Amino acid sequence: MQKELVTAATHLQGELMIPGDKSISHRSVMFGAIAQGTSKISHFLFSDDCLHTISALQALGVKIQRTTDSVTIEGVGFNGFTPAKQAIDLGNSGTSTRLLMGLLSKQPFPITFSGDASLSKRPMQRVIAPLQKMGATITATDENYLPLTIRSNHKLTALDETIPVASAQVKSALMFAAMQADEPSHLTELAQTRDHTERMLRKFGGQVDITGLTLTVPPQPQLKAQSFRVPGDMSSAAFFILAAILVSNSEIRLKQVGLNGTRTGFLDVLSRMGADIRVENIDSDFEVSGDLIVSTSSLKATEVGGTEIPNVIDEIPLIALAATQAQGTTVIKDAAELRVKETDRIATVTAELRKLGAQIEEQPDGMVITGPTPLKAVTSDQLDSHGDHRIGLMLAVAALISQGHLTLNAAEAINVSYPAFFTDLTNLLN
Ligand SMILES: O=C(O)C1=C[C@@H](OP(=O)(O)O)[C@@H](O)[C@H](O)C1
Ligand SMILES: C=C(OP(=O)(O)O)C(=O)O
Repeated sequence: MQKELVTAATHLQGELMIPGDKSISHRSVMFGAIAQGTSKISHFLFSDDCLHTISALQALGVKIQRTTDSVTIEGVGFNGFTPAKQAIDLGNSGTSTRLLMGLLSKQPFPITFSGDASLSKRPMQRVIAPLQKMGATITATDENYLPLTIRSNHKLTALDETIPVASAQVKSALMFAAMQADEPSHLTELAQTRDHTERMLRKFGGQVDITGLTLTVPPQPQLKAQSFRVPGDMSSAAFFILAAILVSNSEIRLKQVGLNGTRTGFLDVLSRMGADIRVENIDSDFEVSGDLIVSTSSLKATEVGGTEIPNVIDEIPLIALAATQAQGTTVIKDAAELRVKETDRIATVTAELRKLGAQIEEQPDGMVITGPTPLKAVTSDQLDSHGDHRIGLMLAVAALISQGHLTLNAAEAINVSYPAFFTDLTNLLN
């Protein structure tokens, strides 16, 4: 689908309730499925990715019902799943695939996962290898890719491992397997990654001990159903945060956004760059949330790398866009993980921002961007999401400060994480 983008916006104003967090929504139905009792999750994100997690669990016999804003899940415990009639299609969703691999690595029947063209190119060996050490048998295309089959398995042994990639998806997959192992497992991270699985495990009555970067996950007693509200997604809020900073005469309030400290790196980076962002109405449940008030600001260059990367991993396309408007040269490094997301995001961000005249150089592990550069179409090529939601959404924000007429190819990709984006944007533009 082609979408005409709004260019040369004059201001953004008003308030917005950001849709539910994608990472927390995925996990809420997974925990709901393995708990005992009925969980009710409100402000759930009904985006393509999370709908794939729901349909996967439904295919395995879990009863999940949807209302306008919430889902109810009738838990079946670890042992109540039933065989799916066919391969389970996980669409575009890396989180669904990797977390469900761990969760389903001890089922007495085989389970096959497939995905779209992008997901079928993403590496799964990072989860397969440690799960096999625990006793699972997984046969994957070229030992690394979808389609893959988790063979029938009756026993998992505990794992003591340093996880070789700083990835919350790998950590969470191993935590779900560790919950079903014979002894406590010890999992050490290279750097802190988002900790939603740890928080939700405790919320559902389970146990995890955390010392520095090491998690100890014992076999879990029966988890208990819970009901809660999913906070707004910081990674979705990020598009409007940057839009309000860049578009002149803007001030917006984003309500009840998740402020978990493993997700707020984007706010730290923007604050370093000189952005005006305030936090109000903090609410501390098992996940912290609050309102963000963001105003037009002028930016200066910064450096982003090292252990900060996992905390901003999905916001790096936006940091690159911010850097095109900042005074000086911004360096983004240690971010080679971007090459194995929905697209190679180093390549796609560089190619697309160049179409708007940005001064941006691709590096093996990041990008170097010099600003400020006024944006306008410098090639006759249309902008392209390349089928990657975060690239499409970043380009819609770039368009707001660009001159001329811009169209986005493959705009439907945004439905993966933010189906209401263009409606929400229209509300803030009026
Ligand atoms: O655990 C999660 O929910 C996610 C973790 C990140 O991936 P990695 O852990 O693979 O870096 C992130 O990019 C993805 O959007 C969601
Ligand atoms: C990388 C992402 O998601 P996933 O890995 O779940 O496909 C993302 O949402 O940017």
